[in-house]
Amino acid sequence: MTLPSRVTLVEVGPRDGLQNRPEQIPLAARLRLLDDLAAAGLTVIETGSFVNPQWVPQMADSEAVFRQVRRAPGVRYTALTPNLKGFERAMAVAADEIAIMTAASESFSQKNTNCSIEQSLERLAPVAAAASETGVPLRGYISCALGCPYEGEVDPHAVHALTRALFDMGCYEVSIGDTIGTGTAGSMARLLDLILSEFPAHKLAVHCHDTYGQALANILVALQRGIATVDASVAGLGGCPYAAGAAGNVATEDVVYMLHGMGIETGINLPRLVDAARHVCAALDIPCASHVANALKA
Ligand SMILES: CC(C)(COP(=O)([O-])OP(=O)([O-])OC[C@H]1O[C@@H](n2cnc3c(N)ncnc32)[C@H](O)[C@@H]1OP(=O)([O-])[O-])[C@@H](O)C(=O)NCCC(=O)NCCSC(=O)C[C@@](C)(O)CC(=O)[O-]
Repeated sequence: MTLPSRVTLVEVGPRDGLQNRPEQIPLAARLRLLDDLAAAGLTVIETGSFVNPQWVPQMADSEAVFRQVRRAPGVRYTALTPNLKGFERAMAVAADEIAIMTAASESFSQKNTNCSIEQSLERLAPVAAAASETGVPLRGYISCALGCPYEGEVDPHAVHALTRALFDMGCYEVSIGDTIGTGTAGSMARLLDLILSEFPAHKLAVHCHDTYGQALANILVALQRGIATVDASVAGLGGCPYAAGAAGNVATEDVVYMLHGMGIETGINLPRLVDAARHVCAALDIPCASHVANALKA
């Protein structure tokens, strides 16, 4: 067991966290959140997505967010782009990095992106080619890697094959997404061991939603296998518009607390991160889903 000495947190709250809100989020609140996260020491922030605005209206003004955000030095402001049109929109506002997504379940792929898994890879290939031509880093997501809201169990070999497909396309990193949070330490270990039999830990990330309260345990399993990139969402914001009942990503504060407790560096200032969580929850008038933020407040 080799634990990493340092972990990079990929903050997905401004995208994954906010995309699922029922209300349109004021631009000022999105900008304030980005400033707060950068001030807390996050260095990779998924700032928005360039998807069909009919599908996810909360992200419709991502251009304005990218144009107006005060870019902190050393921070990568990244964007989710499902197709070439999304890529072009992201490049027009100089996103520092883009992410593409596919899914390990046919039903989720249809619900989330209106196409089969195979078609999603065909649609992403020109995005990957354009990213390579432009020189913009490309990250890949695999949704439903540990369970699907429509189909239940997912075959780990299907996730492994998709991981290979995304690397073949040119992704520098693939994030393994437990979209509905049904994974356990057991299923995460089995999946990662399979993927790690072919790919090195430094090219993988985990993206754990906390619906069943298993996210920290699943992240620990990833750390024990040398994975040093973890996606998380401030205040545990979020859910998925195409996975009813799914909770948000694991709260960034909770991951940071665990990592610091294990002596693993993150470069993140926990009190400032907790402040960011409080601000965004106040702006949205929602309770904070982070255990650590709530405990520190108490
Ligand atoms: C994939 C599509 C675009 C296909 O959507 P579609 O409707 O099948 O696309 P289309 O190519 O048939 O186009 C239909 C219309 O949409 C427009 N359009 C098409 N693309 C864009 C675009 N990029 N930006 C702006 N407009 C766009 C296009 O121009 C056209 O406009 P019209 O001619 O009718 O006026 C759609 O299904 C979509 O946007 N899906 C994204 C849904 C989404 O954002 N889901 C949440 C993110 S995934 C997630 O959260 C999981 C993750 C990543 O976090 C990991 C995890 O948790 O596991």
